[in-house]
Amino acid sequence: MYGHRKNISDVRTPDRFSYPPSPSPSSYSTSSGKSTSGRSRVRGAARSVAGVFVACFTPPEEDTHHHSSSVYGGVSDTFSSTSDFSGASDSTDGRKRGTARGIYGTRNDSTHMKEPGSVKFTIAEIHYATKNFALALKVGQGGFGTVYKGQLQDGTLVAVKRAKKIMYDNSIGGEFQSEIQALSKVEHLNLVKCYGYLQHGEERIIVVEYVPNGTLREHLDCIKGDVLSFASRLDIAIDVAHAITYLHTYTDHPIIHRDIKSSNILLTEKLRAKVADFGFARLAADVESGQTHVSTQVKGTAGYLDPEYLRTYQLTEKSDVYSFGILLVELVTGRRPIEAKRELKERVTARWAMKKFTDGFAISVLDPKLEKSEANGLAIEKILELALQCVHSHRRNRPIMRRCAEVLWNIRKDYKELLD
Ligand SMILES: Nc1ncnc2c1ncn2[C@@H]1O[C@H](COP(=O)(O)OP(=O)(O)OP(=O)(O)O)[C@@H](O)[C@H]1O
Repeated sequence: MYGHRKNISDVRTPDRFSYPPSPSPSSYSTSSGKSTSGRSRVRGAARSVAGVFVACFTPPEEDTHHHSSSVYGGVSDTFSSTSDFSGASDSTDGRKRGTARGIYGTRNDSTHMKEPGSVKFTIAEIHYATKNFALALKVGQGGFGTVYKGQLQDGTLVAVKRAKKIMYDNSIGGEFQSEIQALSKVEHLNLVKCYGYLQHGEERIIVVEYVPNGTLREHLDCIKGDVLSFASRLDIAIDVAHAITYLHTYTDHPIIHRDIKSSNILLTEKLRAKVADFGFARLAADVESGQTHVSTQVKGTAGYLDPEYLRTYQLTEKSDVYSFGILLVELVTGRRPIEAKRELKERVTARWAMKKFTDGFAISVLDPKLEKSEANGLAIEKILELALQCVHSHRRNRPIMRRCAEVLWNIRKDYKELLD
C-alpha cells in the first residue's frame, strides 16, 4: 500500500465516497419457481420489509460526504460456486489468463510481475496502442484517470486506463494494485477482462478488455443506442447477477466489488453486460483469517451504498446485493438512484418506487420509454419485489446473489412465456 486514499477520493466525482477513518468536518447524510403467484402475495411480502427499507433512507441533502472510523465485521453469506454461474470466458480471442504471457511475448523488464495472470506491458506497447495517448482515442474520464481506446500489435482492442497525474504520488498505489490484483485473477464472460498493466516511472496504467458499446447508464439515458427493451434490461440484470455471483463465490477468496452501479456496467454490441471497475474491489478473505473484514474507509457511490455498511463499517457480499437492488430499480425505472431535481418524495428513486409498489402501483414507475403492457407490468412487480429484498436495511434479510440470479431467471422465463 502506498498511503492515503483520501487523495483519490478528493478527485473523484462528488458522489463518490472514499474516506479515511480520521475525523473530518463534513458529515454524511444518506441521501441518501414460477412466480406469477399473485400480486397481493407479492405486495404482502413487500409490505413486511418496506417499512424497514423506507426507514433507512433520508432524502439527500447538499452534503453527501461520509466519514468512517475503523471497522470490524464478519464476512457472511458466502456460498459455494457452481457451474451455473461460472460463465467463465471461453476466451476465444486467445487472451485467456493462462495464455496471456505468451501473447505478449518475453520481456526483458526486470520488474516483470511473476504473479499468475498478470502481464506487464512496456511503455512502448502502450504508446503504440494509444498512438501516444492521442486525444482522438480518449473514450472516457473517471475517478482513476483517463481511458483510451487502443489496439495492440496483434490487433486486440483494449481500453487503456491511465491514472491521473494528480495521483502520480504514491497514494495511487493501493488503488492501482487493488484493481490489478482483483482484475487479473478473475475471468468471467460478464466481467471486464484485465490484460495487464504498466508501472513505468510515475505512470500507472491498466490495460483491460475494450467493451465497445458504452455504459448501461448511457443506454438508459439514450445517449447510446435505442431504448433498451424490457427484455434486454432483464438480460442485463441477469448478466450482472452472474458476474457478482461469480465474484462472491470466487475460489476461497470471495471478492466484494463495492461499487456496483450503472456506469460500471459496460455493454457489448449485443447488449451483453460486463461489470467493470474493480478499483474498489477487495478480496474479502484477505484479512484476518478469512473471517473478518476490517475496512478502514467507506467506499462506494451515493445512492448505491449499503446503509448497514455505513452504520457498522462491516463490509460483506451483502453490500453488493444492496447495490444490485438499487441497480434493479434503476433498470426498470430508467432513473438514477438519486434524482436531486425531483420533488422530495421522488428524489430517492428506490424509496419512491417501493412505495408505489407496496401501494399496488408498480407499473406507474416503469420507465416512460417502455410500454405499459401486461408482461411488463407483471415483470416489474416481481423485479421490484426482489429489489425490495435486496435493499433491506438488515443484510441478513437480503438474498445472496445466487438467489437473485435464480429469481431473475424465473422472471425472464415467465416474461418470455407471456410474450409467446
Ligand atoms: N473497458 C472499457 N471499454 C470501453 N470503454 C471503457 C472501458 N472502461 C471505461 N470505459 C469508458 O471510460 C469511462 C470512464 O471509465 P472509468 O472506469 O475510469 O470511470 P467511471 O467508472 O465512469 O467513473 P468512476 O471512476 O467514478 O467509477 C467509462 O464511463 C466508459 O465510457
